[in-house]
Amino acid sequence: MNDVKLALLGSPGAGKSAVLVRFLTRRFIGEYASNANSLYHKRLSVDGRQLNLEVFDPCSQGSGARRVLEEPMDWADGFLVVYNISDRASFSNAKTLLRQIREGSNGGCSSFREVEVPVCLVGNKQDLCHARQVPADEGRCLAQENRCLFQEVSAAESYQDISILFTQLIRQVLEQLKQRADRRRYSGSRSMAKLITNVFGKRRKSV
Ligand SMILES: Nc1nc2c(ncn2[C@@H]2O[C@H](COP(=O)(O)OP(=O)(O)OP(=O)(O)O)[C@@H](O)[C@H]2O)c(=O)[nH]1
Repeated sequence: MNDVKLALLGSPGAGKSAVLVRFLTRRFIGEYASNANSLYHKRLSVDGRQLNLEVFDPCSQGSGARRVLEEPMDWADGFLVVYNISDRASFSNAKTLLRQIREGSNGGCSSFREVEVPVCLVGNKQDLCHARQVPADEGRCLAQENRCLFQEVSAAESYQDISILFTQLIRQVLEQLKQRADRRRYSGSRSMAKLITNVFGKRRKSV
């Protein structure tokens, strides 16, 4: 069974816990404790494959984003970066977080990744469109620039979009985990071939 580890990042109050709880329970609960890191577990099935999902919901990433990011960067297989469409500052913070994730993916952080980590940019509180400060196109553009998925959602009003975006992200993570395992198997068999050649010498073709 696959283990899939995701981390939620974003400004305080962007709705990270609301988005996650909506996905896990299909419910919207108005208020969430925000003074502690939380790790959620759920067993689920995606495309017929059983998996253990773990989601890390750290207790807010305002200005000290870099410090908060270091741990999840080493740990997570994928990220959801959440902003509030009615709060431009949360969008600016999402930009910074995406840049930091991409720098980390390219070896700028402590962990080196050969391929880019899957990321989804989430514009939450879509129900507050009367107070919108970030046009959907701007979110889409930012996602394209950072090669990530994008979805506007309302944790308060809808389960469907949130479920779709988690499923898409999990699919990308599963694909990457499979590629990583294939690469490990391939390099393992190459080292074995090398060892055999070293021990027994190369066979010469007879003429
Ligand atoms: N209108 C509206 N309010 C929302 C939505 N999602 C979350 N909220 C509200 O926004 C506030 C913050 O939500 P949280 O889920 O605690 O936000 P958070 O990003 O986890 O916040 P921290 O734990 O402080 O980092 C709460 O009052 C939620 O009820 C949404 O989709 N629409």
